[in-house]
Amino acid sequence: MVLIARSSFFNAQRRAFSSSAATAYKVAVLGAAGGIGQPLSLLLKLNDKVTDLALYDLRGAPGVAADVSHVPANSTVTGYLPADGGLEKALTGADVVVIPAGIPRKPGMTRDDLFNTNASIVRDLAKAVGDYAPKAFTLIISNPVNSTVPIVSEVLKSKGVYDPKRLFGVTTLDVLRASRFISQVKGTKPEDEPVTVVGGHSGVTIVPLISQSNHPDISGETLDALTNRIQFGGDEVVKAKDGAGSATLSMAQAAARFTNSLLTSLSGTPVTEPTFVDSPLFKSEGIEFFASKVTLGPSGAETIHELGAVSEYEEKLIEACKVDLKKNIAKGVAFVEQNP
Ligand SMILES: NC(=O)C1=CN([C@@H]2O[C@H](COP(=O)(O)OP(=O)(O)OC[C@H]3O[C@@H](n4cnc5c(N)ncnc54)[C@H](O)[C@@H]3O)[C@@H](O)[C@H]2O)C=CC1
Ligand SMILES: O=C([O-])CC(=O)C(=O)O
Repeated sequence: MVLIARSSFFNAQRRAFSSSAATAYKVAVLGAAGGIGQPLSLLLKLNDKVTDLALYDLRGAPGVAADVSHVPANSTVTGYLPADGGLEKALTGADVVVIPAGIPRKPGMTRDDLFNTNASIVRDLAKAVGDYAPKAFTLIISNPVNSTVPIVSEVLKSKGVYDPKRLFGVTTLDVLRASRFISQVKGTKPEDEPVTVVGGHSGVTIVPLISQSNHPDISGETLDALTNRIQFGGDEVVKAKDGAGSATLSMAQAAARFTNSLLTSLSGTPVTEPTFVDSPLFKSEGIEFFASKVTLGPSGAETIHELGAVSEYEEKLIEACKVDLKKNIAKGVAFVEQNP
């Protein structure tokens, strides 16, 4: 049971957005003026659990904040630039920090090709989180997620403030794509098609568990095509945008949904979502992080669920996933060791 029973998560999200907030939260978005950051900031403004929205970017954040602040919802929106301690101000008091800062892919690139630029961006922002918001729940969007999440973990460890329950790689877009693509195959509504997606967030590390969906009967070429589309959905958008970046609008929706799940859980109603976390599932094989269903609660990632029964087909996908994932995680850890 991944999502909110069989009811639509869109409906659940709408209900959650329109109910009066149980608690007030400050959410900081780092990279708020970017392709993801702008629509994400708008969606967070519409979430009434968010009472204080802090938007930080190297450029443009005050403009985005002024714009979003006119949306009629009772939260304060403030934009910050690096000058005058802007990052410290954005982070101080933040309950949740969402990080979409960093460059996106162009056609022909893998997510790993972003590592050289994004690793240091994420490392430096993680240092600031460690200094100014050490207890915040930190949601990493910047790619390559399989490496940037370990980077944040290493930085927070070096500052003595790492809490594995509070760090999340956002893999929600894979889950949304899986629901949408399976609904296209079956002619159903995506909100009625929960699909668990496990592993990591790039190519073959993305493993949809179709055997656990409503359609375990999907097989053969249809299963191959569906699995491939979910694993490489990001490439579809990169190609279509033709040099202008990667998924931004669907990603903003995905991040807004995960943030809302977390805030709902912090307010006392647990939500279970797949996300990439410090996980016991394959630690014995040297894989420190893995995405699986996680039940969120007041302390963050409270229960990390086993994968459950998987098909032979999925077992093979998981084996392939583990090979790449292990390397991606090691690369992030080594980066912080060599470039503290
Ligand atoms: N986890 C996921 O499922 C997905 C992740 N992504 C990743 O998200 C990242 C952002 O993508 P877009 O928003 O499309 O890129 P973008 O280039 O439109 O925006 C990135 C923003 O980050 C800002 N930035 C760069 N360095 C910064 C720093 N040190 N501090 C604060 N802000 C900084 C830039 O000024 C820019 O406004 C990329 O790495 C992309 O690959 C994209 C889609 C899905
Ligand atoms: O494909 C990319 O580079 C962006 C991304 O992570 C996605 O859309 O899943």
